[in-house]
Formats: sequence, structure tokens, C-alpha cells
Amino acid sequence: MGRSGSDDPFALILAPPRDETPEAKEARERAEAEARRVSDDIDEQLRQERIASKKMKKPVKVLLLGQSESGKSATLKNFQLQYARHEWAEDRTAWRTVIFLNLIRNVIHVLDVLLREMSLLDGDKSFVGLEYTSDSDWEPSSHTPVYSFTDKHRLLKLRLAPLRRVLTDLEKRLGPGTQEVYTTAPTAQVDKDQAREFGIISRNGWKSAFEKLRPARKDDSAPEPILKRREEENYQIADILVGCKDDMKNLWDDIVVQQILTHRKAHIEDSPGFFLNDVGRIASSGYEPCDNDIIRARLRTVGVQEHKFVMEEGGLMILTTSLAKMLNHVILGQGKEWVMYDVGGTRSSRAVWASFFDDVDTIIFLSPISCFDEKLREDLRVNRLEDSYQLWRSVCSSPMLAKTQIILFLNKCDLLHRKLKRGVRVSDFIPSFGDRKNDTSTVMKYFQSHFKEISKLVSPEPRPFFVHFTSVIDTKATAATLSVVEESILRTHLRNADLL
Ligand SMILES: Nc1nc2c(ncn2[C@@H]2O[C@H](COP(=O)(O)OP(=O)(O)OP(=O)(O)O)[C@@H](O)[C@H]2O)c(=O)[nH]1
Ligand SMILES: [Mg+2]
Repeated sequence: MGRSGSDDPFALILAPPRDETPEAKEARERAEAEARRVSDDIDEQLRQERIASKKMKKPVKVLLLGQSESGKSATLKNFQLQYARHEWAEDRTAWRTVIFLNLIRNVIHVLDVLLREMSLLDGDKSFVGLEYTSDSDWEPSSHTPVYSFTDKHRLLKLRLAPLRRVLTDLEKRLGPGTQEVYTTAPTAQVDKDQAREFGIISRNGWKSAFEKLRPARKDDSAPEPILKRREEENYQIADILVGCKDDMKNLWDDIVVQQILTHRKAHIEDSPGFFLNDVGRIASSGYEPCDNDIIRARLRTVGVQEHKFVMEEGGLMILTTSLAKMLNHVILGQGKEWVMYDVGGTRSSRAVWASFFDDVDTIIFLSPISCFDEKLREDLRVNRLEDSYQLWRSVCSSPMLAKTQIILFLNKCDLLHRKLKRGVRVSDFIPSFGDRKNDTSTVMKYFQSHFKEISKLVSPEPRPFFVHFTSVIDTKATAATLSVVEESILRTHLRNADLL
């Protein structure tokens, strides 16, 4: 049988006093209502925090877009360098092999330029073994200077020959990722140099590819003999490079070689993965790449690479609401997961980009503004800056990206500056530039205004124009840019997750 209200000790305690006055009753009811309100507020806050913490688990997603060699992977490396030092340190030794590869390619390129010129002098047109020079550029003309070749040059050819085998072996070791750069245009002319430039297909960032390059580690799961062989191969490459050090230096410092490169206007110092000025350091036993070496190392992206990392350091975002204080704790503390998608930028790689459009917080679009006088390597009929404008146009006009934050990096400002200093005139390649001053700041502003205009004209909805002038191989300056960009990306991420 249930108890009557008068028997329940709690009901008795909670019951109002029998002789309660009307004023006391009113005060009691007010206090009870206030207590209920506070309790409801706390429940609501806890509910919000539960939802928020669930949403906070969603990673921040960033997509890097831009034509090939625009600096997407180099930007990604800067993010890792700043915010994911652990991954950065882990990959350092594998990058060393990529740097060896870049250096060997530089040497073979210069060697081929030299040999081709020597063969022209000998009237030997059937010279074989030249991989990096295009036939059409090499017809002798009345303007071709007469170079003073000596036995030294012939000897360099012989002494540097082992590097060709090392290059082939290394490419083999990196596996089937080596791919030709196909073009979509049937009549397009492809730059042979890029057609041979290798990249790695690896969905999980550089990780699986780098497994083949890393020296053995304690926790390695690969069988012992494979690890041993990998270790030996790494030593062998380093040994061969150390053995070729003086010859590589002699080749690069050679006055005739420099004359040929100047005459051919081959500014190979500006090309991706250029390390010939660092031979002394790199071809030394015990060489460890520094941060800047890794940023400059060139490894073409094939397909899409997904780089996940957990922010080891938070940004500087200051939020003010009470819920935001809780979020601040999560954001600014360690542990926020970021996923960055780094895509291949060649024309044939671009078809897959759109499949990432609906699920990213921010796009960082890179355009190398130094390339106003260059042609696309995969289609030598197309001006690179024009291609970049066209890409920007299609990204800005995409209805799927109408509400997506897009941040533009006008990159390679260092190379732009060098090029203009050399006397290259923008108006010779971009007629609309007219008779404006041919200096770096005028040119930068001019290109910027063009990108801004396109964004304004073609975006389905008005969008803010976020732009940064960058030279992403400058890690210090890029760190400052990234801290601004990171805050903006986090803010957008929170807004997308309805947390702001
Ligand atoms: N001097 C200079 N070199 C740069 C700059 N940005 C990138 N590079 C170099 O240019 C080369 C190409 O850069 P990547 O980051 O590999 O280009 P990407 O856009 O990822 O190219 P794909 O993977 O082919 O799509 C690398 O060797 C970079 O180190 C820059 O601002 N200045
Ligand atoms: Mg890349």
C-alpha cells in the first residue's frame, strides 16, 4: 500500500510551514523558480557541451589546389613543420633520399646539356643517352658560340656516369609510382623533362612510399633481409655521391658549362628541386637534411594524398562566449586533428579535385606568379599564368564551393623578384600589363587585382577575397602567414560545425 503524503518524511521536510504567511509563500516560490531555472540552465549547457564535443571531434579539412609546381606540397610541408613536428622528424631521413635524387637529376641535366653541345661541335647528331634535352632547342645556329671543350669535360662524362645507374635504381626502388605526364590535348607538346620527373602514388601522404626509403627502425615490420638491403642501398647511394662530390662541383663551377647555360637561357637554379649549389654539404658522409632542404625537395604528387596530423600546437584564436571558452580549451590545447588533401596539379590529375569539394572547410589555392613567361610542361602551348587564371575561375565559379572559404596564395614571389631583376618584361608576355612599371610590387599588385576581379565576377555568391603573397620555401615568413591562415581555417571550421 502506498504511503499517504503526510507519512513521507521527505514530503514532510519539503512541505511549506503550516503557518506560512502570504509574503513568505511568495518569496519561497520565487526562490524555487530561480533554483529550477539555474538547474535547467546547467542541463542545457551540459547538453550543448556534449554536442559541441561531438562536433569538435570532426577533423579540420583543408584542400590544396593549384597547377603543378605551384607549391601545394611545399605549403603542406610548412604546415607539418609548424604544427606536426613529430611527423616531420620521422620523415627527415626519407627526404634525404629524395634530395639525393633531385641532386642527381640536376647533375645529369647539366651533364646532358654539356654533352649535347659537345656532340654538336663534333657533328655527332646520333648522340645517345641524353635524357633531359629537347631536340628542337638544339639545332646549332650562327649565334652558337664556339666553346673550348677540353679533356676535363670528357673525363667528367665518364666519372659521373655511375650517377645514371643510381638514378635508375632509385626510381625502381620507389616503385610503380613513376608516371608519364599525359596531356588531354592530342596536339599538345609535352616537356620531356617533366614526362620523366617522377612522383609517388601514395594515398596516405608520403608514408607508404617513404617506407621504401627509410633506414631500418626498431619497430619496423618488414622482414630482416629487406631492412638490411634497404640500409645497405642507402649507404651505397651516399657513398657514390660522396665519391662524385668533386666532379659534381667541377661540373657546376665549370666556366664552359656556365657559358652554355647562360647562352641557352637555362636558369636551372630556379627549377624545382635544385641542389647543385649545396653539393659540398649534401655529398658528405653523415648528411642530414635541414628543414629548408626538405621544403625545397621536389617530389611530384600523383593522384590525391591525404595527410592526417594532430596539431601539436594550437593557434592563437581568442573566443569570448562561455561555450567558446570550453571550445578554446579543446582547440588551443593539443590534439585537434587536421586532414589536408594534397592533389596532383597536372592537367590529367585535375578531374578528381571536384570529388573533395563538398567536404572541406577551406581551400588554399596556389598560383605561382613568377610563371608569367613560362609554358605548362604538360602542354607547351599554354601560358602558365593563363592556366592559373583559368583554374581560379573554375574553382571560384563552382556552385559546390559557393560557401566554401578560399584562401589564395600568390606564390613564388622570390622567383618573380629574381626574374624581374634579370630584366624579363611582363608586358612581353601579358600584353594587358601595358606600360606599367616593371617592378616587383607593381607586378604583384597587378596580378592580385586580376585574381580579385575574377573572384568577384564569377563567384555564385559574394565572397571575401583572402590573399597572401608567399614564397613558401621561406619557412620563417611562411610560418607567420600560416598562423593567420590557421586561425581563419579554424574559425570557418567552427562556423561550419555550428559552433560559433
Ligand atoms: N623558389 C621557390 N620555390 C618554390 C616555392 N614554392 C615551391 N617551390 C618549389 O617548387 C617546387 C614545386 O613545388 P611543389 O610544392 O612540389 O609543387 P606542387 O604544387 O605540389 O606540384 P604537383 O605535385 O606537381 O602538383 C618544389 O621544389 C618547391 O620547393 C617558392 O615560393 N619559391
Ligand atoms: Mg605536390
